Amino acid sequence: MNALAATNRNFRHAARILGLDSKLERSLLIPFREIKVECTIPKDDGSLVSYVGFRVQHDNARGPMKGGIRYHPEVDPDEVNALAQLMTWKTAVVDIPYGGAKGGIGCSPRDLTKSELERLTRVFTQKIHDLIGSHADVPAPDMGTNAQTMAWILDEYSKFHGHSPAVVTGKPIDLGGSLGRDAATGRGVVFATEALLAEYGKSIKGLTFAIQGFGNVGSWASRLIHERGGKVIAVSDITGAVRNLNGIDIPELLKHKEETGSLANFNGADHLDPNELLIHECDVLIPCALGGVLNRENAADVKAKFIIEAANHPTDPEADEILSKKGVIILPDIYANAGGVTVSYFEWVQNIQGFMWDEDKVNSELHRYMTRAFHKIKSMCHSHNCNLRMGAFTLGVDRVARATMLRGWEA
Ligand SMILES: NC(=O)C1=CN([C@@H]2O[C@H](COP(=O)(O)OP(=O)(O)OC[C@H]3O[C@@H](n4cnc5c(N)ncnc54)[C@H](O)[C@@H]3O)[C@@H](O)[C@H]2O)C=CC1
Ligand SMILES: O=C(O)CCC(=O)C(=O)O
Repeated sequence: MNALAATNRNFRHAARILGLDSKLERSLLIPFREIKVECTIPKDDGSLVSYVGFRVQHDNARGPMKGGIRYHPEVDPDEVNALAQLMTWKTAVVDIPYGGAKGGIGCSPRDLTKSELERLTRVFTQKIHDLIGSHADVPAPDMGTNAQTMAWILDEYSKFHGHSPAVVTGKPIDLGGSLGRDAATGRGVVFATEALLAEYGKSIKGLTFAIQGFGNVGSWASRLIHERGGKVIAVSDITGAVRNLNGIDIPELLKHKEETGSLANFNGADHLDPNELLIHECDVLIPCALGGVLNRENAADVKAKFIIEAANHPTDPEADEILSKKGVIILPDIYANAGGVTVSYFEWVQNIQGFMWDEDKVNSELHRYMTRAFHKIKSMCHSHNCNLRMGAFTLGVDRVARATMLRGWEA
């Protein structure tokens, strides 16, 4: 099932549980604005190449729209639409004053040079600059983008609107970025995992973890789990997968990745077929890469007892059903990976206040927001007798629905 159909299905299920009026349901589902732009740039060799860029602004009832920008060959309008909608529910789940948006360019960032990526980012910004803004829509990094990408957007946007640090988050610290934002999504994943495991009388120490994706989210989650005594026994990325049943030395793997750009030929682990990672024996599986990786083809073979959705939409609804029947506990994306946007909110607040927080404050506030949201989700699960995904969806949708009705937008 494609990402948009799956996201709509989860939303409709939550709307049914909440008994939402059908007109309100329809208005919450339809995106506020969908932007599609052509981005043509000269390559370093002088030839011209064209890409298509998207920004979907899903909802702004609770505040400015917020969400990352993804550079990936599989970016398409339906996927960006789904990801924008997920941002609306996610910001509401952690109760930060934002709506939801997402953007992307269908390109392969690994095949572009730094100067080509810079030109592409600047052209994309030129095309959308009058539709984003610190109180309208605030982009951030996602797959294939990073703090440098945000610096280019900030610089290009500022040419039109004057210096505007709060127009993007996930910026470099030197340009007004927040301490702790780089690690925030992975750290939030770990706080969320701790909250969930505590419900089962467990902790990270001594449990085994398999982690798909070793970029921003996967590498920080791995590092923090390793620091807490968790055994990361399998890791994969686009270059391959590695396994060590005694636990991978994550600081060494990070060093190896930094030096070689790849997980291959790492001395401290064996090679693993990347497809095996998702069905490997482990206590906790953490997908930190693409959407739809858990589907009807592999769900029945998953052996993990807990799945923490650090990626957006890693579990197809068909897989959701199969996994639930097997008793696997799934912590849903709109909560599990919300640490990134939560610290993006702290960054935006710091930019607007013109006052920088220290990292301990960022991390302790992140812990407070993640723990508070977990308990709210649990209470929705109890009230509506539903699983964690529907607990999170009903929490998010209910908050957005209430803001929409208070504004008088539902009629
Ligand atoms: N960066 C952030 O703050 C947030 C990211 N997310 C989600 O987390 C996921 C990862 O994002 P980032 O870490 O930021 O991206 P990234 O671009 O830093 O890293 C992506 C990782 O996935 C790996 N990957 C790509 N295709 C793969 C495949 N077929 N098999 C295994 N690994 C593969 C890449 O090699 C890389 O290690 C995405 O779903 C993103 O939407 C969610 C919330 C916030
Ligand atoms: O930090 C942000 O604003 C957005 C992060 C994001 O794209 C996500 O949570 O999926």
